[in-house]
Amino acid sequence: MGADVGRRPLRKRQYDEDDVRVRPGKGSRPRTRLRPAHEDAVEGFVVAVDRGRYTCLVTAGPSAGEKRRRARDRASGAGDDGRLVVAMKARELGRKGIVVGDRVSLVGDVSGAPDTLARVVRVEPRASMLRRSADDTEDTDGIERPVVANADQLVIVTALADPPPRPRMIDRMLVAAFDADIEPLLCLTKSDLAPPEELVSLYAPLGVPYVVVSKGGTLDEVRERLRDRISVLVGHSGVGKSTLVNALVPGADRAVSHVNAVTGRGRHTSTSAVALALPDGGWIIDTPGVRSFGLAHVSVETVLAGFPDLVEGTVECPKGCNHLGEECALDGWVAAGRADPARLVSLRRLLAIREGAPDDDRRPDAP
Ligand SMILES: Nc1nc2c(ncn2[C@@H]2O[C@H](COP(=O)(O)OP(=O)(O)OP(=O)(O)O)[C@@H](O)[C@H]2O)c(=O)[nH]1
Ligand SMILES: [Zn+2]
Repeated sequence: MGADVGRRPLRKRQYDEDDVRVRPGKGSRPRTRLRPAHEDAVEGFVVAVDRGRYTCLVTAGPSAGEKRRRARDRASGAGDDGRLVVAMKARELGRKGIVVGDRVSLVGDVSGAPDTLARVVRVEPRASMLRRSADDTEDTDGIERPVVANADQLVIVTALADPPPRPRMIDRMLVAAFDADIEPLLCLTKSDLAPPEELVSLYAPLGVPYVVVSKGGTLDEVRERLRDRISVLVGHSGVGKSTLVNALVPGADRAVSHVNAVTGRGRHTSTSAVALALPDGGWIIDTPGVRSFGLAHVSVETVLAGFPDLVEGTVECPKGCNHLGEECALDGWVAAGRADPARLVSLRRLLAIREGAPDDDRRPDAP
């Protein structure tokens, strides 16, 4: 199951190398390769971020330089992978943000012992950056907030019932995936309560892959799709995200409260993303604080890029066409049989979402 046709349906054709998109007007700082020092750094993967403290899993043992130093110091550097280290950002990183999913280099006290603090001296170039505008929160300042780095899959978790699916919310998430150049996966939960067909048919024209799960049911297919990838889970409250994460990652609750304890957070106050290692390899990143994505920063072109079958048809559009109005040439393009009308309906749905159509409409707004 899951549409395998066009497995990367919502990918931009070319990935633009702008993972450090700087707010316009603030002056952009060229990306500099950091000083070559720190040969004793160890590699880490950022699993949680809280108020300037970065919890990192040490993913690779010490570098050659560190090993030499340790050999000299007769300190054992072996077997210490997999420890959590709390770090702060080294001053040399300036204002560069560090988010969950980042791969970093750590120096200083990387023992992970209680009350120690290492320093992040380098952030590796990112393969992707999931971001949202802040316009879905209280302030409408239009600032983009990075959420997760290096994710390669956005798992949009939606219950088939209780709570009912919110297609516009799904559409928003799809556009966010799109913008971040991350593959979407629809994860339809609670299939014991309602059948998936109606919702699946809504997304069929987009070729979005999907999996159907229910509590206590098999997770083989989900596991298969998550294996060795960095997957971000999004979905609104009550859709069964925690149930799913707990089933996929034995001890997930413990892991999260451990991270919270390490960062000094309360046990149940986790509002930022936390990365959990999957037993079969890969990472699952739960985003409790992210219920939706502001999309003010996403351009028409970004959305359109996911519809190569329609792009050519826009050549005849008036300048600045938002492809939603009567003057849009795409209607003619589709009428002439150049593309599937269902694709145009899908494109317009996503474009309308971008323009701020409310996403809390609970009617399945099938075309
Ligand atoms: N019938 C049914 N109920 C489910 C299923 N999965 C989860 N639930 C129930 O749905 C409710 C919400 O599940 P959670 O896993 O807590 O949902 P969540 O998305 O983590 O919600 P938040 O914690 O609010 O973010 C719980 O009462 C679960 O027992 C399922 O497959 N079928
Ligand atoms: Zn148009």
